[in-house]
Amino acid sequence: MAMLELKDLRHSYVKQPEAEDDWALKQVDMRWEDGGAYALLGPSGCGKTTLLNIISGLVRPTEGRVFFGERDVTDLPTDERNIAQVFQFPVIYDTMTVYDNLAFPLRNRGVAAPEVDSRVREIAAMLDLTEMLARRASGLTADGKQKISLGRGLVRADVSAIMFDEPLTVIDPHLKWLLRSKLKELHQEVGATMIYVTHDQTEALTFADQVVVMHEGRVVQFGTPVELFERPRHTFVGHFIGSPGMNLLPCELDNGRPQFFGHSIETGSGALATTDVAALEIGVRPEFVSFAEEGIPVEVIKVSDAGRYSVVETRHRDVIIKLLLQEGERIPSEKAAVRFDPGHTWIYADGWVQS
Ligand SMILES: Nc1ncnc2c1ncn2[C@@H]1O[C@H](COP(=O)(O)OP(=O)(O)OP(=O)(O)O)[C@@H](O)[C@H]1O
Repeated sequence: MAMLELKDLRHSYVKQPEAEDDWALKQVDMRWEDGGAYALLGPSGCGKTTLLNIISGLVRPTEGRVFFGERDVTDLPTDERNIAQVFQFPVIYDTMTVYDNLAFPLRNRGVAAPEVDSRVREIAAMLDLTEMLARRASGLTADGKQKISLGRGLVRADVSAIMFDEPLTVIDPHLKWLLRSKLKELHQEVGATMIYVTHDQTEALTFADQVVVMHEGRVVQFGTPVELFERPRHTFVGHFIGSPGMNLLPCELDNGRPQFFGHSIETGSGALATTDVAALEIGVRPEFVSFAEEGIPVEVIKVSDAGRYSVVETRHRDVIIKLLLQEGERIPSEKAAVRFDPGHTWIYADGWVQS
């Protein structure tokens, strides 16, 4: 059974939306399976929080329906949706002990004391909070408090989903990577459906099995981290995910074959269905560009050492083409030629990949 289904969702904060820009969410249709680890990824203002609030019931969508399994929950308030939420900033009771904070969501629902005790200890152990159970929450650092918030989100075994809204914002940078992998482990141990909202690609790609990439109120791709990397459906995904992002080069067609300044480019995209588009681009990630004996002539203009690999910036005419080379790979001193791996080179028409 599909755990969570969003059907024909649209949302506007404007009373009588008319223009496209009046819609904070333009069109969302999605099915999220029971027990999955999902991330909602996108820059500030793309509609992540709006979507999260529609799922949790804080916002009623202007159009469309929300289903939990077979049940239409669109008109149900938050407390009847059986969802746990962890917010950016800790939501805890300072005067209570760590133990009582973790126990609160269970006691509130009348769970028997022995079960409360075993569940609290189990979650505390997962989050390395066992030593602190008897301490008052007020004495803890911001990191410690946010761990309690995470624990409160995870403690109920009966929730339909746990939603995390940028939960690592207040966490110290050196602890962030620890908690990032911890959350992945927790998903495997707890087994609940988890939805993680973030603008940080590393957090999303570390945590999620499936990532929903949002851009200007739309879902531009819903896929595994590998799919987002290997075959971005939209130029936004290519550009936003990856470091550095995808090269996007101007493209023309000659008898249906893509050309870059007269150089014929082999791609994984099939024949173009239409040429009636405003912008035609070739997309290739820096990982799939290499120096070659023959290819597109370029000038090497910059090499940046990024640890185990180098980012090489080259130029053909006024277009920059970046390469990502492994340590030890030869970098020509000045004049060179590059080629693209055809299996990882795509054509984009008005932003969308051509299959
Ligand atoms: N309560 C509101 N009233 C009016 N407009 C809103 C409201 N909340 C969000 N918006 C607008 O809706 C759009 C989507 O915002 P939303 O907060 O969902 O995006 P986001 O991706 O979560 O961004 P952030 O990470 O900055 O919160 C933005 O243009 C925002 O200005």
